This record gives sequence, C-alpha cells and structure tokens, in this order.
Amino acid sequence: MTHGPDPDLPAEGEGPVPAEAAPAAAGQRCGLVAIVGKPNVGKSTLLNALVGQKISITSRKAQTTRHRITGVRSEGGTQFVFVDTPGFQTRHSSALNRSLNRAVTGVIGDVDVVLFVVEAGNFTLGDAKVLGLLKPDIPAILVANKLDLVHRRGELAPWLRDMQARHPFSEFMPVSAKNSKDVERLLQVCGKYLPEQPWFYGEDELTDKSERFMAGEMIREKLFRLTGEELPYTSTVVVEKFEEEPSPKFKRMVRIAATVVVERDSHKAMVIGEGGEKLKRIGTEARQELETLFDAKVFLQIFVKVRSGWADDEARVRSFGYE
Ligand SMILES: Nc1nc2c(ncn2[C@@H]2O[C@H](COP(=O)(O)OP(=O)(O)OP(=O)(O)O)[C@@H](O)[C@H]2O)c(=O)[nH]1
Repeated sequence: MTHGPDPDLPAEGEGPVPAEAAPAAAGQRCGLVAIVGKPNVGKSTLLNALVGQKISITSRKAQTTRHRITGVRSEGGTQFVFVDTPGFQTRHSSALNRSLNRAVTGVIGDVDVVLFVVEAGNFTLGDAKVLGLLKPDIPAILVANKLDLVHRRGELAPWLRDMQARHPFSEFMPVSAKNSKDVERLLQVCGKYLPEQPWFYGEDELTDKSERFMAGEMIREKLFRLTGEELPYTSTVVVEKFEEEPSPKFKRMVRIAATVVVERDSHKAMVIGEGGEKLKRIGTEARQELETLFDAKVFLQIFVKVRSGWADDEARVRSFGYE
C-alpha cells in the first residue's frame, strides 16, 4: 500500500515539506497509523505520548477531539504517521455527529495499521460500534489502555480471550498511555506493520496542521479545561483572523482573533464568567502557550457568540471545517 501526505490538508505555504525532502534510504519504513476508539479511552493521550510532544488536545471531557490530527514520529529507520480520529459518536445523530462518523470511516480504510483503543477489562456497546468499522484486511492492534487502573491483572486473561473472539487482532497490548516504557513497546510493535518505503515527511516535522489550526485547538483546550464539565461539547472555536505582522520590537508578531461559538446565552455566561474573569483567563493561558509554541509575540482577541442549534445545521458544520 502506498500513501502520500493528505492532499486536502496543506494550504499553500503552511503544509508539510513534501516527501521529496526526505532521502529515500534503503530499509526505511513509513506508514499510516490510525488510533480509534470510543470517546475518553485515551486516544489523544496515547497519540501525544507516541509522538513525544504535545500536539493533540486532551481533556477530561469526552468528545473534544473533532479534527483529524496527524502527528509524525521518526525513530531509527521508521517513520510513523499517526492519525487521530474524533470520538465515534453513537448517542446522537445530529449533522455534526454524522460528519464526525464519516471522518472516522474514511480514515480507517486507508491506513497500514489500526490501534484499537479500549479501557483494559472493558467492552461496551460504544466499543463494539467502533470495532464494527475495522476492515478485516488491515492489521489491528488491540491497545488495552489504562492498565494502571486494573488492580487484579489476572482478571485480564479471560477478557483478552473474549476480545480475541470478537476480532482477529494481530497483537494484544495492555498498556498505560501514561507509562513511557509501555508507549515505547507499543511503538516497536507498531513499526513491524509499516511497509518498507521512503519517508513521507522531513525528520523534524511533528504535525502537518497549520499554526492557525493549532491556535484554535489551544483556545479550545483552555475553554474546556477552564469551564469544566458544564460546557456542552457542541461549543466550538473559529479562528477568524491569523496574521503575522512586521514588528520593530519582536522578531515575530502574530495577531489572532477567534470566536467561541456556543449554543445558549447561559453557555455564553459560563465562558465569560463573572466580570469577564473566565474569558480573560482562557485568553491569557492560551496566549502564553501559543507564544512558546510559535516563538512569537501573540496578540489574542476572543469573542463569544451564541448560535443556537448550529450542531444540527449541516451547511454550517461544513463551514466550520468539520467535513
Ligand atoms: N489512569 C489513566 N488515565 C488515562 C490513561 N490514558 C488516558 N487517561 C485519561 O483518560 C481521559 C481521556 O483521555 P483522552 O486522551 O482525552 O481520551 P480520547 O480517547 O482522546 O477522548 P476523546 O477526545 O473524547 O475521543 C483523560 O483524563 C486522560 O488523562 C491511562 O493510561 N491511565
């Protein structure tokens, strides 16, 4: 199977350096790895650990991963191109969820190996629905995550046998995404399934998402972290402006304007907080991290808008870039 970098993603001047940049040394391996699983099983945590740097967004709140995120890890002769997918939605079927499900199905059919993530010892209807999407001809590794939460390891044996009966998994890997030894072991195993072919990306590239995209993700992470469990996951962040400006004072200066779109006035109040205190904190924390990430002075403005029922509006979902 041969793959190139996704032709849809990079816009002019902000995408990955094309594959030609990497020397095609003999014995190089490279391939696509999809990380799938129901919401909250630890896909983003695992992706971050596998890539070795924070590029995906994790949150205690389920269903925050809406975008397909590709991380790249080059280790020894092998380059892993990771594809994270949105949590597979089963409970609601609004336009937003249909769009998310299409993204998951598309990703799974076109990779070299799938990491099917579940919580060790558990298997629910939500897991079964994601498992049902796996293609029989693509190797799948069962990643039994959150092993640290399993106190009686002996009880895992019958569970593993049960999982074996459910799908012809190529490997069984009980791990904790928070344990670096486990993560390295998983990486090794995963490498065996990648074909011998030249690397797709230059050695230092970690992500093929643009800085504009990263800005939106960062604001979204702060939004969910600082508002806690109260804010519905249908709230989203749209980056309206992302401009680099010349500055006599700073070597790089970036001006960003973003809008947090919520469904109700009460959600707007939650985001703004008393006397604007919550929104200010979201802005400050996001700005500080973006300055480090971009190595630039960042000016960040965040607005909050109420757009009732947007999750049910197919056209609007597309205009926010979730297709
Ligand atoms: N104890 C423990 N917690 C973990 C482990 N891996 C992830 N978590 C926690 O599980 C929660 C969900 O992790 P995420 O990585 O956001 O899960 P996800 O599958 O990407 O979730 P969605 O974005 O909703 O699809 C977070 O609170 C993580 O800290 C693990 O190995 N052990």
